[in-house]
Amino acid sequence: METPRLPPHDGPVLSVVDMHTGGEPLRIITDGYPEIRGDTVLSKRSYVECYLDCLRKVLMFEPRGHYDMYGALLVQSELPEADLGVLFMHNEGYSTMCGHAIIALGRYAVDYGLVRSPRSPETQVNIHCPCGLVKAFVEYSNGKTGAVRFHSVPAFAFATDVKVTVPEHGEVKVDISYGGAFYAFVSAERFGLDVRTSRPRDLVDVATAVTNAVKSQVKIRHPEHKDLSFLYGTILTDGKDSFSEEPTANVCVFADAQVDRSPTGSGVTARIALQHHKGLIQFNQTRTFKSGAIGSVFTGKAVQETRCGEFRAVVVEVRGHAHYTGVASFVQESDDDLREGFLLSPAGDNWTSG
Ligand SMILES: O=C(O)[C@H]1NCC[C@@H]1O
Repeated sequence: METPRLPPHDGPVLSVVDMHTGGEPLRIITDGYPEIRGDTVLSKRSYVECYLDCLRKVLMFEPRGHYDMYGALLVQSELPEADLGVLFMHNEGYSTMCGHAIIALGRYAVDYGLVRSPRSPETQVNIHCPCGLVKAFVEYSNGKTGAVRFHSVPAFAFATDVKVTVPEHGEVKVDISYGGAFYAFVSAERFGLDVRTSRPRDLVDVATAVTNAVKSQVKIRHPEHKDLSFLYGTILTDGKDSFSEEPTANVCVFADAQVDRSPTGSGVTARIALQHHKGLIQFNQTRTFKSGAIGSVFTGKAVQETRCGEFRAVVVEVRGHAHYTGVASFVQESDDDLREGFLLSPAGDNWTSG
């Protein structure tokens, strides 16, 4: 088959492979970025933030992306044991961990030959994220990749029952936990809402108000690096934290009021660390987590005890499925006033339509 002809354009062509994990998009950027400087994956994250942010907007924003688009930029890792390094991007900037992306990238790395000699029944792919090394285990048989499970960086409960004042809601108690990124957790019931049935706009507004309150009233600190020391978002839950065979639902609102369609891999990691800290789940008890937005599922379990600085931590395993949706080459024309991208806020009455 002939390679499709590129349309008229000026400047670089950005090539991507698009996937989704439990409905959450992942745009894997495979070509077109200039050299990304920095000795470490974390310093490369600062470099793209400072010097190449216009490319994030081109690929994440409309008309090539949308408000809730998510991207992964493959970079060189400084760790000899890493198969690849990655930077994550969204509607506001660059995150430090992304579980749904790891699930997609695990498949991508095997399918696109980033790991040599894949093995059945599982191939290990070491992915160096800004938060550290994450180990993905990709089901592989008869030349085909399948489900992916991953072991994340040490996850820990940072603070529980923290009181913050949320405008229009008064004093609210939240838990703050780390799963490669920090999240605030609170039951949607506290606001008279339900993560599965309430209007998305109401859930997003409440979660955003909680995020803003925590950001302004609580000092978040990661023991190992100041670049990891920030609140990424708020996860509203159905409050079902004690272990049960029944799935528990949550909705994650992160970055600039961006909504995760999936159950959130780093959120599941942080939530299990919190549940384990509270004695609500034991090692190797597998819990199912459901996205309140579209009902897609991940499973998760705490598999090992560890430490992160002064915190008692756990290694969490998360498992899910990713699928390919396409490949694309994006271009810009210099006379296009909208070439750099724009965003329209999508908050709506229903999660899905059509
Ligand atoms: O699965 C995750 O961890 C991510 N999904 C979007 C927000 C988080 O980075």
